[in-house]
Amino acid sequence: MDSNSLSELTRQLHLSPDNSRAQQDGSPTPPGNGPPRRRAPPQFHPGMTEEETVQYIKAYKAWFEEDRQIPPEPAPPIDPSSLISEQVDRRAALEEVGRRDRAASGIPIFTTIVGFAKHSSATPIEGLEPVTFAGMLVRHAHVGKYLLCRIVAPCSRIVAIQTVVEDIDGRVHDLSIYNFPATFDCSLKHLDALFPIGTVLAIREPTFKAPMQGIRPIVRVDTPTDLVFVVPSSPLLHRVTWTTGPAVPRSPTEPATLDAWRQRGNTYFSSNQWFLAAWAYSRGLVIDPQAAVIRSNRAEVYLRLKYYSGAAYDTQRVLSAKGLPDALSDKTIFRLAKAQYGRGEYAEAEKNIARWHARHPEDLAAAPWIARCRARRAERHTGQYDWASLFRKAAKDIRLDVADYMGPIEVSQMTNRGGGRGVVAKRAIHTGELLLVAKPFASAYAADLPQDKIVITLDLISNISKERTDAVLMAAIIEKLYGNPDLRDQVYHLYAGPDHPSPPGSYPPPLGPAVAVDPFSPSIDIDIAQLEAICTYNNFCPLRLEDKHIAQEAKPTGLYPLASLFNHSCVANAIWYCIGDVMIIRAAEPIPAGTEITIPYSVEESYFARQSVLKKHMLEHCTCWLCEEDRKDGDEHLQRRQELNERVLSRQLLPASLLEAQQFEEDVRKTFASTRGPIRPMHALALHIVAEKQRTSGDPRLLKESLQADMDALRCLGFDVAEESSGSQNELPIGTDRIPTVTSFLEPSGMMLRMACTYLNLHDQSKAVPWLRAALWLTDTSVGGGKDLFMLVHEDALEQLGIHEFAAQVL
Ligand SMILES: C[S@@+](CC[C@H](N)C(=O)[O-])C[C@H]1O[C@@H](n2cnc3c(N)ncnc32)[C@H](O)[C@@H]1O
Repeated sequence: MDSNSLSELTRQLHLSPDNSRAQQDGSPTPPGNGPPRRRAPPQFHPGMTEEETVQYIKAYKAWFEEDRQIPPEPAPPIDPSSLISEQVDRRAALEEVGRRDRAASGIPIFTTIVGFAKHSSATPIEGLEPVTFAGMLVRHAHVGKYLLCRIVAPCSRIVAIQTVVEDIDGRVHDLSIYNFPATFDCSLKHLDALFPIGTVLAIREPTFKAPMQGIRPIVRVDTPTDLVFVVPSSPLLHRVTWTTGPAVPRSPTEPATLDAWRQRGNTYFSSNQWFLAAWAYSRGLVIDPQAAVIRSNRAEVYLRLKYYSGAAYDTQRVLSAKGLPDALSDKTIFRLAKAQYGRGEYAEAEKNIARWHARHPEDLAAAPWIARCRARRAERHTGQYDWASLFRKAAKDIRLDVADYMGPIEVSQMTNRGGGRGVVAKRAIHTGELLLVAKPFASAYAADLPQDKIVITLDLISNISKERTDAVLMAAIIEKLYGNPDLRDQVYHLYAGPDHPSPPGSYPPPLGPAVAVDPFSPSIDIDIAQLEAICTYNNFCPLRLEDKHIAQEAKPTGLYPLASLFNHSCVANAIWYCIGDVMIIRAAEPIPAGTEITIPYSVEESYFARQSVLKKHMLEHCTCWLCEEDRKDGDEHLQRRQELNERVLSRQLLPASLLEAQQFEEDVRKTFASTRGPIRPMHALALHIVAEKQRTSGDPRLLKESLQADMDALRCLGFDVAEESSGSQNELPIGTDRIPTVTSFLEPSGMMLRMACTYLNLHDQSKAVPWLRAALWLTDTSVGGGKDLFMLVHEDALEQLGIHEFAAQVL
């Protein structure tokens, strides 16, 4: 769902073809030797326009379908030494790029494609039969089988992690691993530590893919949970003999004792390499699962990785052991409390902190944690937050520490909606009432993007190029699920479109007990194809209230599960916005009990621009009355309106004269049938542009006309504006039964501030104050926080207009 894009001038990535190298998919591109056996896929170029991208995706889908018709076939034999030496060269090339001056060589651009059918395994390894390369077919997912293999070359990474594996017969093939936790933006050294040469892997139900280019097939692992790391003691290795010998040449020697793994873990810990530390501690725990110190240490690392489920499980297991030394027990209790806090179990967390405090009464560490637990419990219970303080904090750190709050709403079944569910009012709700406060399941902002590459994601479900942050979000969701397997249903019970099973009728699923997290053998099955679809249908673009400078090249993306249960309407009865990463939904009008509550997924002024956002969420045809009215205006008028809207977005009107602005307004007005109702968002925009031009003249007659134009603009947005001022400074010049939702509240409240300023310029304070109060009412009803937050949200505008002090005094 997208926020208003009045201020957004372009969605295009700023990519310079001169300083970029575009590569497809990160797959190896070996020189083909032999006649091409199939048509090469169409090539994507990063500079493609939106329309060209749509055409490209169409062509790619056609190619994909054609390719799928080629029957599965055995893989050609590959010379191991040449495959390994090519991988060594690829790795060396990456190291070389790492050494070169990034500015001189340019940031490489890669394309990855999501949204196509792919297999993920849901069968435990114990239920699968072994297979070797000789028994595998290219273009085939080997359901019911697992491939035992070991790494024989160093790893490289572009989008996927790339290496070469051999099976027990000594046959080799390329291996691509996508979406592995903690590797999205990691160093090559990190990969060496995770996937050293000699690592034995069991790949559940592997897919042998034909390559994008060349003839060498690739074992492609899309789902990291399909990978099982086989430790030397594993029963999977019983009676297994490797044809090429027991050890792979150049494989590093691994620690052999619990203590050596603990020390290795501690070394990673002290250099903040949390995932590697967890890895090393886990290897120690394979040797002795009862080792309490190493398990408690792993819990600390899991806390830092936000693997709260793993941390809670480990600490509970440590604490259940008899005869634990006091120091270890105390440390572990505190860790358990932090894990419970991370899981939102604030009461339990507080109890454990108090338990710890009773044993360390002199220690000051407990008090702030107890205060945090209490604050979160109060927020969850009352829905009372200090919005102004959160706004200030969010300007420094996007990710806020608050509890979720669910107001008087519930999820209900709705057969007329995709996914079959929606949100309804449990009781009568009043305008401005808080309905939901939600932290994201995961989110990604421009600052989270990798610095060393640009990844463009093409989505075959929505037929668009996704935001750059989408790939980061996907990695963050997978990582969170990996460390918190008990949260699976929160994500997998979201709507994933018609190609996946229908979600259950109720939501949210209950929080289950903490689950063990074993990095070698994940206790969760992640279905990547379904997750990609869930992201397409449910992701939000959580633009922040406090962010005045939206990064044009990378809009944020977030998954807000409960907020995703709200269906869309362009004329919704609720509104949403974000402070930091926290999403807040409020009622925009009185909502009777049992009524469906909708939010706008897009608040674009033009019909076509709105539809283009809705298409991203697979809502091809909005049936709200605003869209119906728009459609009645006819395609020709809608097209003209879109062109006029683009003139605004591309700032062509900034230098226009008043006459030109008036002509623009007339052109916009003509695109609306005279018979249609007063709500015309695009006309509001045009009228406001005229008002602004009149205002800059300084001529008192034009200043008065600007006030009329802005009042008309507000009416076009759905405000009930009084014809005549009552003369009382306390009475608002607008109706207050509802907030129009066809635009963000920021635009109309900005207009009201400008009107107040105009009245002051006309020396009519008695009319300026009511408009300031109207802006305050609108802001407070939309986002809460009273005058404090109002002054913060509009600080820049108030300063710019020179009325900051006046507003501070009279409000
Ligand atoms: C984010 S989900 C909304 C929740 C969903 N109804 C569910 O059951 O999980 C978005 C999907 O809901 C459906 N949807 C949302 N608004 C709708 C509307 N106004 N009319 C029909 N379907 C709608 C569409 O299928 C859309 O792809």
